[in-house]
Amino acid sequence: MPSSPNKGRIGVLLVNLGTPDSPQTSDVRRYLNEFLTDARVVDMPAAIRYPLFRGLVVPLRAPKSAKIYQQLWTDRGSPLLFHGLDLQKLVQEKLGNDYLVAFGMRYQNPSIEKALEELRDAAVERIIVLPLFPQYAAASTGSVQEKVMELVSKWWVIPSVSFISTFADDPGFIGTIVTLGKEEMAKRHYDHVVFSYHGIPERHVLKGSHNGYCQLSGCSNTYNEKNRYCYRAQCFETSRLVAQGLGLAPEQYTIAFQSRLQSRLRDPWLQPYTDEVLKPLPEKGIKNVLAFSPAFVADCLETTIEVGEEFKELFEEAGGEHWQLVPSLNTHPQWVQAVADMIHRN
Ligand SMILES: C=CC1=C(C)c2cc3[nH]c(cc4nc(cc5[nH]c(cc1n2)c(C)c5CCC(=O)O)C(CCC(=O)O)=C4C)c(C)c3C=C
Ligand SMILES: [Fe+2]
Ligand SMILES: [Fe+2]
Repeated sequence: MPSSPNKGRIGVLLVNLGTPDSPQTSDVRRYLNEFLTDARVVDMPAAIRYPLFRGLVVPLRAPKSAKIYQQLWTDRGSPLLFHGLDLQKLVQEKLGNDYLVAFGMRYQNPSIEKALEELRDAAVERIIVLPLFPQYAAASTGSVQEKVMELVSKWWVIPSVSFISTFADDPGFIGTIVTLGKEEMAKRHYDHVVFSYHGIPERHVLKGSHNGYCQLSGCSNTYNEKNRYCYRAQCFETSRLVAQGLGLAPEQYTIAFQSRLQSRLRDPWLQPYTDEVLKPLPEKGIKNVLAFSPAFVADCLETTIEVGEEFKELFEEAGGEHWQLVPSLNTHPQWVQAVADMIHRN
């Protein structure tokens, strides 16, 4: 029960992207079918999106992705899931009994629907939704917001619902990345730092641009009310703040984008691409690189495998000596505190 009998508990809904139920091809196929037919992820007309992705892209991709998920899988399952559940528990402990913290995934399980039902059953007074994506993107945060609104709009009694839509420059979020970075930098010398963010199609940035403010260059120089929700500008802002915390000069770090979905349409994604950035580094004398993945708050396929293993291999093939991924925030106590602080401020 809440401390005051007149006050209801506040519901908190933490949401991450989602992961397959198992690394079996059938489960990966089901996950990709749900993910890649979301109109906010693949913004094509439904008449093209469904047959193209269900009929062609997903059947071809699922077996390859399943092999990578098998590499990622642990005794506790998918890292994105177990770190999310651990975070839920720790944030609940930190916030205490005036709050009820639920956890859901945008795709697959545990579903947002189930998590919202838990909050409704507990008769929470209002709901604060925190999509666990530091930088707002219509394909990630926007999709979570749309799903929550769709589900809650069907309830007879709709409580107050608020969203924490971006925390790209949140001091607790930035501070935890700086702490983790400093720990790695204390172990050895690094010649350069790479910030690698999940990419999105350039088109998505331009569609979200405020009165044409975002033109894929310039807009990242300052972070202001016009580009507050521009994914690219937020990635630059996060990097700038982390670099400041680590005492890095601008020439000591590079910002790049990974994980582009190769498509026959060859639509450009945000650039530069990380795999293309890291290859020429050894030739320039940069042999030791520290890599950050600040678009993710938990270890997942895109961090552990893509940055931690695939990019490491590419870098070493190009003559690099040491490529080190800084681990994600996961359940670091400073991050748990940062999440609780964001909720309190809301
Ligand atoms: C950081 C937020 C994310 C954004 C923005 C995002 C956009 C986006 N992603 C794809 C396609 C894929 N992403 C995949 C995995 C994946 N993506 C995110 C986060 C964002 N995606 C996470 C946390 C993960 C990892 C999940 C895990 O289980 O560990 C995948 C699946 C893996 C694969 O087959 O490669 C795809 C596909 C698009 C098209 C897109 C924006 C348009
Ligand atoms: Fe993704
Ligand atoms: Fe922008």
